Amino acid sequence: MSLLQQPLLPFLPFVPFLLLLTILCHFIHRRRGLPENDKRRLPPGSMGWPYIGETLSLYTQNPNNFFSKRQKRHGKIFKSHILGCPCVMTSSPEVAKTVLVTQSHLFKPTYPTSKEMMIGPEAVFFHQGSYHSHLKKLIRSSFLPSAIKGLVPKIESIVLDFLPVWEHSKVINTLHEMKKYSYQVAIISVFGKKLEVDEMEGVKHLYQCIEKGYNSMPLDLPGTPFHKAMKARKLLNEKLRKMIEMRRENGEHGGGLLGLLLGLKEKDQLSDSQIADNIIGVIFAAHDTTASVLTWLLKYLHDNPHLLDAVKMEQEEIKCTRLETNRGITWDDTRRMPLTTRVLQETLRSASILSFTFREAVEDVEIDGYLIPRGWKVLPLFRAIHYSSDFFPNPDKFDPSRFEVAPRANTYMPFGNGVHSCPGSELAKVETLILIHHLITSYRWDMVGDHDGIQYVPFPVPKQGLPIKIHRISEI
Ligand code: HEM
Repeated sequence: MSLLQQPLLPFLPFVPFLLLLTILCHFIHRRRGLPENDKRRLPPGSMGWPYIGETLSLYTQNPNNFFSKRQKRHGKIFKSHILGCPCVMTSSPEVAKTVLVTQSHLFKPTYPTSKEMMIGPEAVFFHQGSYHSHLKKLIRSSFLPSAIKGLVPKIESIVLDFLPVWEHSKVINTLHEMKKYSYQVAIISVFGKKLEVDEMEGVKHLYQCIEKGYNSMPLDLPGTPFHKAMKARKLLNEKLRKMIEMRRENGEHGGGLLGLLLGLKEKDQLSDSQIADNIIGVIFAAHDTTASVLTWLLKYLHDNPHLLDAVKMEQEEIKCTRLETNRGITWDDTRRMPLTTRVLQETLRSASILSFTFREAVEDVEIDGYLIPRGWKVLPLFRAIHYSSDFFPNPDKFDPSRFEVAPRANTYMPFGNGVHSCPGSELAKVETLILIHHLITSYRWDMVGDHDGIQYVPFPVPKQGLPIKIHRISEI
């Protein structure tokens, strides 16, 4: 889930605003710096320009270049100054593990208040301690393989509805279409069923408004994307409250995550606002991430025809068995796709759609002989670790065979690590495999226009959302 990502070029028009923001943040956070007479050792690195730090440098170039330059100069742990906050970045798997897993109680998740307001302050992402672990247990249990197995036929039927629409469109924007797909899957996993068409469209529209505002400047003035997003958030909250009320009145908790949260025993119960914030948050976390990964997957398969052929062969075997027994795809089928699964693993590494995450030291912490002062941000750099040739030889090559052997512990973190790691990883995998099964066995796709280049929206995705044309191929 990305609540804080790094859009690059789209930031340029906002540079003056960014400067103002960093100056403001500087004053807010000034108290949190290291006192001048404190001689403990901070990690090496540059704090950049006064006030601005290295913000512009990070936000106006490929993050890989920013990280690798500093890693070469300073090693795997270095300090910097981003968006008005002093921070420590690390591409060391061991340090990342300390921050995210073994000493996670010393590093709290940290997000701008505007983003918390938009998702809902009581959502799981923003908390730690007992409230977080209670919620996380519930969300996790709703997305365990045993809970999502039953969703397979519903996910398949969503795929089978989309494919003919794509086939009959002149060109599709892959990212947009994958967002529609992953949104529908998120809805059924959260509500246990499809919503009525009107409701589905209404909720989708509100999400689109939130999404636009989420990555815009937090200017709450009439007409700004941020203002519209906050309005949409309010409406979405009202809609959800009504759904909760109806389910309670009917005495039926219903299925999905919502059903689970409504059916809790008294001692575990959550308030309606806690439920609403978490339902909104999970749908938000579930769909953009998965859609970006699916978009990359289609691109990587297209760019590597030998892999496309091999994956197709694997999937055709499963299709033959399905047709012989006249059935749809099953959970067990998705467990019999070793090559497709490795292609997905490599896609998650290569795309590294969450380049890093943010934590904040709740007290002075010493790691690897360096001091991380209280209030400083700490950024485990997932992307830099995924692109380290120490752990992934020839990292720029798309090579699924590297996953024939399990990666070294704590070096592969597309779904994060530790207490805040992603509870939706199995759902994301299964919805990807089901879509690929039907797409690759019945269709082929061609790129339309220039498809090289990366855009940050805010996740890295192929330029212009990867426009493609889909054609049906003859049945096997
Ligand atoms: C390929 C798709 C996905 C990717 C790459 C992804 C990645 C991540 C990552 C890296 C984190 C950890 C963030 C951090 O440590 O700060 C995370 C957290 C989270 N993800 Fe996902 N995610 C994906 C799909 C999903 C789906 C389908 C769901 C739906 C259940 C979901 C729900 C969440 C939630 C609720 C959290 C917050 C957990 C917490 O704070 O304890 N994600 N995700």
